[in-house]
Amino acid sequence: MTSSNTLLPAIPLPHPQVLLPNGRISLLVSRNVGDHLLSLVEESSEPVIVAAIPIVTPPTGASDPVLSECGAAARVVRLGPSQNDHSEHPYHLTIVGLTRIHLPHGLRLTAAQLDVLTHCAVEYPPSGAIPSRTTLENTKAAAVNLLDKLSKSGPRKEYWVRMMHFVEGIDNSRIVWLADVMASAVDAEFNDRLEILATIDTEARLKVVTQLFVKLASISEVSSKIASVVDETFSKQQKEHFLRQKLAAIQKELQSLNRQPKFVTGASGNPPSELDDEDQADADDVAQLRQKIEAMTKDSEERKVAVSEWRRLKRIPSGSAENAVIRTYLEWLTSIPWPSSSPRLTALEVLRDRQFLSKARKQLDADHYGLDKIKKRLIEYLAIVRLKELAAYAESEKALVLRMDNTSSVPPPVPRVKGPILLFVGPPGTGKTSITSSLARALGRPFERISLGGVRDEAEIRGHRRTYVASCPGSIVQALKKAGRPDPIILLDEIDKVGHNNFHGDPSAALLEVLDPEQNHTFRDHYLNVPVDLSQVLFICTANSLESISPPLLDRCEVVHLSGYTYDEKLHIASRFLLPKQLEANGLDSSHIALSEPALLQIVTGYTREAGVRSLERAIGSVVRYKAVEWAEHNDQDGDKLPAYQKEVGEEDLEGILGIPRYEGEKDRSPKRGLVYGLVVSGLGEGSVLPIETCAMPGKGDIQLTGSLGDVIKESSSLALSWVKTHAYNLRITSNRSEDPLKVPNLIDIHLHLPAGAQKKDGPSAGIAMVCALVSLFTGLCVPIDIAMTGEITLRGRVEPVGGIKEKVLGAHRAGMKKVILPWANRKDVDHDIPREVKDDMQFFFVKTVSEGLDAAFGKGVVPWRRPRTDFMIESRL
Ligand SMILES: Nc1ncnc2c1ncn2[C@@H]1O[C@H](COP(=O)(O)OP(=O)(O)OP(=O)(O)O)[C@@H](O)[C@H]1O
Repeated sequence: MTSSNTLLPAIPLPHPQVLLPNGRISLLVSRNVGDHLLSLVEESSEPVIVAAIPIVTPPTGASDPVLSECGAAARVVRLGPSQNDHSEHPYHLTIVGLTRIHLPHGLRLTAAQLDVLTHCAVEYPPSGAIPSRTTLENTKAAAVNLLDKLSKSGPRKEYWVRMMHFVEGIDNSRIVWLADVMASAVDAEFNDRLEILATIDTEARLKVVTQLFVKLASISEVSSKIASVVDETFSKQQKEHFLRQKLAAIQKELQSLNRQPKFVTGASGNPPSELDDEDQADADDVAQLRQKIEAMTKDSEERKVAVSEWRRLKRIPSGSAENAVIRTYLEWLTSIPWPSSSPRLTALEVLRDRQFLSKARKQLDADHYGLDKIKKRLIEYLAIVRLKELAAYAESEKALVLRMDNTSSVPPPVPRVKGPILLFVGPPGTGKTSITSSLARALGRPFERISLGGVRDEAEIRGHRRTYVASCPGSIVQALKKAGRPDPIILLDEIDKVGHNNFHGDPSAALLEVLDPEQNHTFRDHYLNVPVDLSQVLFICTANSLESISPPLLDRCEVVHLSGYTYDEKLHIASRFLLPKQLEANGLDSSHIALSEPALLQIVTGYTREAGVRSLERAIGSVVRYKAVEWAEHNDQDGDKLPAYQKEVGEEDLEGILGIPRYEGEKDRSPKRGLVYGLVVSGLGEGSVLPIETCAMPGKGDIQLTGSLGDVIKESSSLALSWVKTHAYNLRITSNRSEDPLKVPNLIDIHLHLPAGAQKKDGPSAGIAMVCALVSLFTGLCVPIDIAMTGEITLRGRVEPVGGIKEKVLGAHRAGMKKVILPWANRKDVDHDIPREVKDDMQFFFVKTVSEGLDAAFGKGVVPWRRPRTDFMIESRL
């Protein structure tokens, strides 16, 4: 297929230039090349023919240039001095392409040889068969189409118009010629031109050219489309985006052209996937956004904002940072369940059910044991919510009928129910969170939990303003979005641990707005900046203690106390709820484990001592896991070697599974001089006993206090000491009224210590216990170890009421105390709050005065009073 073999002077064309037959190129050449060509021109009467060879890869520092194996024989039409004849390239050469050539041996040159005229052997390949008529016509049509597009946009419109008219009238026999001429004239890329140059077969070449024309036409179309939306007032940044978009369009076109029809692959070389189609995904998202905006209630504020943001979005080029910000905002705005646009039917159907309250009661009972007070309060709450919602809905339906008569398009107002905000307060693990989720189930509403523990920044609740990078709405709006309905139950967990006023704002003040039924129908999230109606949301808060909750916040809530469980309740909870839950979690069932009641009791008393049931659940979990391993090993053994699997877990097995009981040591405590058990409530709302230890040592008549004591408890200790000193003679501690028991008979110091020194302790309630401890120390009498006490004392010897009685009594019961000394005024707390089984299990002494307290602690008549006491009878009547 080759023809004659000739030697031609080689002219390497600077990258990315390609000379096609019938094309024209001007370039600067070196002195050596120019001089040689000049001598050839002078010597010959014929036109000088050269081989114009494209450089595929230009030379870099280390590598030589790579030249194409094909090129064009070209006629030198002009050779003259360049503008700057002192440069390295003093000649200006113009050549016109004649025909395709092929270099059978290739041409290898170093970078330096590019400036030296070398000769190369070339062949003139025959052009092959005449192209089919269809191909010719396709090429012509593509050319006309391209010229049409070019004539509508960009520079040189006139030129393209004239060319188009010329091409329209051209004969099929000249299409092959036209293909080369046009490929040279249009703005094609290097690779495209090289491919056209290298494709010898005319039919194939025309197809390549046609594809090129189609591609360029669509690029031109995309460009003109983009150009039409580009405002003349583009900022520099916008221009950059415009160019990027152009680039993206070009790349897309190139991708679609380069895609092999037979072996279509995805981005990763795998078969095509919808994940690769980014543009389609983008278009889908935008369409969805539009649909959601259209679905928003007409004339609502959120819709107005959404529409104006949508318009802004359309003006800003996609791919820009601003565009992404607006889209994220719109996605948030449209994904919130706006009360006006959300159907309330599901909630109403649940409420309309005549069995609603009894079903709710059943649900609460099925999920939780005990908690009667809370359940009662929740049922009251549900009854009120139901009454109000149904009444409000009937009103709104009436309004709707009226509006339909007036044919107004504005929807009726959404009924608003202002319910109380419940605040569950109690120690950890007492079921505050879980009972709220069962309330949500009873109401048939979504349940969302917002954990406020450690929230220091107001923005976490209210959101960041949109001006911040990566800003997003606050937790309230996020919960609303997750719930997908405007009337979820939102649990504000650990409200006592939310931060107070600091330089990030005041998160508890932000909660005020959320929880205030008067304000929360127009809650304004900083990010959304549109009023969000929270009036249908049922907020329930939980806290471990009330102390750290800000008073205004507390004022908005109705407090419901949970004070921890008795042993009996824990046993029920363990067997009915925790054990089945752990069995299910560990892939077993009741046929695999039987935990005997004594074993459960041992776990409850020996391994856990908490108000709630979390550690109990963990301990049961450990037992279940232990048995699960045993069961699995048993199953994996060979049939005959199978060791017997024991499904019963008895009290005696527990030590092997859970280790030595944590609280057993305390069972063998013995009474000691100067030691008395007081009662405390920890910061987590958990009651427990607290030993008060005293000892005497040689000294200077001082009292030393240790154990992280706060100011109030320190004052209590000096009060107790003063009382004991005042009554030392009557108590037969001293033999003379004027003697100080710290100085006579010996000069001593007293050390009063409250163990668990790392925990801060404060409050006045240890007064009575301190007096007993000091009396025990001075008299040598001991207080029995099963007595615990609490009560504030006054200088006159009165015992004043204290708080947290339920927690303290339950704590004492857990610690195995049998008698509790309490202030007289706290009788009602014991009557109301203490469960029957605890009351039956313990003895209560209610005392009005310190001396009554001493009798109760040491036993009647044990303390050796000198004469009848009159302290509680003398009352000032001033
Ligand atoms: N009365 C009960 N009946 C059945 N299960 C209970 C009961 N009380 C608590 N539980 C279980 O104890 C676990 C802990 O309860 P939950 O998480 O509600 O405690 P909480 O009071 O919210 O604690 P925290 O104050 O630490 O948040 C849950 O698995 C719950 O189901």
